[in-house]
Amino acid sequence: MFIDLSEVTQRLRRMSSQELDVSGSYQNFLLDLILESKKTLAVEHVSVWLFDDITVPKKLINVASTAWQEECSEVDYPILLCEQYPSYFKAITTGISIDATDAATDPRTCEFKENYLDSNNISTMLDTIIFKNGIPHGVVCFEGTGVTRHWQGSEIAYAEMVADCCSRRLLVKDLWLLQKQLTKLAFRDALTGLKNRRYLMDCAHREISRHIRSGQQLSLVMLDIDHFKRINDSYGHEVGDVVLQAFSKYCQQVLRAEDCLCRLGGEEFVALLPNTPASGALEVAERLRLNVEKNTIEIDSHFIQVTVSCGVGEVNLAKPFSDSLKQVDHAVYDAKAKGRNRVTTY
Ligand SMILES: Nc1nc2c(ncn2[C@@H]2O[C@H](COP(=O)(O)OP(=O)(O)OP(=O)(O)O)[C@@H](O)[C@H]2O)c(=O)[nH]1
Repeated sequence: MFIDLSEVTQRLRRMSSQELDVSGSYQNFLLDLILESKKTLAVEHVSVWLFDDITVPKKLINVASTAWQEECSEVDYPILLCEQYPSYFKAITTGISIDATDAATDPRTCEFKENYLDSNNISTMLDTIIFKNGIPHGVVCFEGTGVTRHWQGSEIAYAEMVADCCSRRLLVKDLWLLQKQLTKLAFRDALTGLKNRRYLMDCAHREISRHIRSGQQLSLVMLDIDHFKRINDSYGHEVGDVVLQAFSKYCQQVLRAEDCLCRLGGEEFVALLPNTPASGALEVAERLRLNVEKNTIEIDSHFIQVTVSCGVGEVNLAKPFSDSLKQVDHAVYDAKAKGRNRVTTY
């Protein structure tokens, strides 16, 4: 079959320059590529397979296929094992395309004869390698039915371009996943796993707009562990860290899923309580205080009792959020001044 390489190359280049939504399954963002290549090469079926572990290429997972009528869930992706198809796996790991004119007799693909080729009437295969960092990462598999087919140089070159486009798309997906992970880390406190100050400021702005629209009240509880320095001084910083983790857990136990508990830093925390007036926030703060007080923390055979001072207030939706934060901070200061282990409002 004659392929006008300059024309199909341009089509592929245009396709791979388009903005992609890589947040979905592999099937979604590879499908346009493999459907286009199925048409161009006039084959029966095109599929994409990736090694589950690029350093130990023992298992190939079928992540996209032109034969799937609807989206295949990740748990149902078909797999191929190296132990069943050793010659095929060996051929892929060389990085050289497999142009099997007669798939049933070609030493690289004949292992599929009984289980697959005969039952699906597949006569010919062209497999091109997907690389990642220069190492084979998977394969795009083009399969033809009917008579055997001698693959032309231009067809192989085109199929290799399709595999390269897949490589690029997979790289974009990797970068997207990395970015998602970094965003998550940027908003999380590493010690307690709670959200951090940056997240609180971000979330507060969204919540303030939402509460202005809904006419509901938004409240704040600021929590500051009492005499935390003494815990560090008596038991060491590492024990102090475990106390902070246990404290976070006890606070979360008594909050609703929609409440947002953040660690501002050190032994200072804030809970943002949506759709809650000051009276409700006072009740929540008292619940938090009691739950912390009653749960003694056991670490290395030390039994450590922790108490907390809380400042409570309704967020003033008409003013900058930092003003409301300052006010609950003053309320905490009052609670400390009045003897600690108590809830104060402003
Ligand atoms: N272990 C541990 N300690 C921390 C961390 N961040 C801050 N601290 C310590 O927390 C202590 C806070 O002490 P202070 O601000 O004096 O407050 P406090 O001892 O709790 O006293 P009051 O707030 O007045 O009840 C300091 O010793 C900090 O070093 C942390 O991530 N881990």
